[in-house]
Amino acid sequence: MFDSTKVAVLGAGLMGCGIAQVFASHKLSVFLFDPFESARETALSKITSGIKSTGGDISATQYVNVVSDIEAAVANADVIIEAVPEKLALKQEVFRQIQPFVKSTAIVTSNTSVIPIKDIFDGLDFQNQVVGTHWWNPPYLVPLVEVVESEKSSTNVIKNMMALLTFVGKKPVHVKKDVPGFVGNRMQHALWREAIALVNDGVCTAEDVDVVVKNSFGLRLPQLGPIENADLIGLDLTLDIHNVILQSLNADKSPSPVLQDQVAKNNLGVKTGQGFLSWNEHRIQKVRDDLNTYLLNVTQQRG
Ligand SMILES: NC(=O)c1ccc[n+]([C@@H]2O[C@H](COP(=O)([O-])OP(=O)(O)OC[C@H]3O[C@@H](n4cnc5c(N)ncnc54)[C@H](O)[C@@H]3O)[C@@H](O)[C@H]2O)c1
Repeated sequence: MFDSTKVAVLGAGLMGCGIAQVFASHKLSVFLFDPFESARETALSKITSGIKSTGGDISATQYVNVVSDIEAAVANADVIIEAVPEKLALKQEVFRQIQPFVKSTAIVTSNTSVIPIKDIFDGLDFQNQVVGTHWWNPPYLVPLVEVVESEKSSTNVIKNMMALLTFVGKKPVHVKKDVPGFVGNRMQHALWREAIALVNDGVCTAEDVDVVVKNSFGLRLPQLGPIENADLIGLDLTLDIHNVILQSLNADKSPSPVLQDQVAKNNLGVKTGQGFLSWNEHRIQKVRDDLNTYLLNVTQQRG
């Protein structure tokens, strides 16, 4: 059904290359656009090493055409996936630029992490053709893609995008309201807000926040979601717990002082060698390698 689907990916960075890899690995033709030569030059080698890391067939790169002409990328595309930097004005500009070339049957998507989809497509002609598709990094290992319905998204566009993502081996979830952060990032950042608040308030060290997560509920999460877990312990107990704890959980509407302070000191984490934790090359590489190995094992076990 999708064998002849042509996909355009706009932005050949971390996510764009990974997303292109997923479609190419299922033998779908991909046009990968980036305005920067440096990004275009490295795109195929990034995709090749992504494929190698999963033990896949690198001949899939034959399905990827890296292009410098945005019209050539989108004019025949059945699906257009934007993966440019997370800046609203830039995303709006890219969609204004392609508007004259988008087929009336094409599905048009943004891979924004948190920006509401309606803000990105505001004022454009093809609003019934748009959905958010929030992929997770690395796109070729993490199964979930959140398919975000915007106010004007047509039912068919949602249905067809979900079907295409299933065809290429992804686990799509229909997000029915266009809320910032969708489902996954809302939950993730609720946890990060509390984690950083615990450090800010001196309840435990930054190191110990991660020790607690990795040695307790974090172990269960891949197997037992929070809703299943609430049902399992009983909703009466969940209610009793919430009656006590919710009033003391952090509910700040702005970033924690300790986070703002670290950024003001240029303690940005691995980028500068110091964040909440101290980083050297060996530690950075080990964390990345261990994570990729873990994700590969988990996804291969699930099949
Ligand atoms: N990095 C992640 O973990 C992650 C996860 C999920 C979603 N996202 C989202 O995906 C999007 C891309 O993130 P990324 O991490 O791949 O960024 P990135 O910086 O690695 O890549 C962005 C690419 O876009 C290109 N670009 C810049 N201007 C462009 C333009 N006008 N037209 C086309 N391409 C242009 C850049 O040259 C670069 O290659 C962002 O919206 C981000 O929030 C990122």
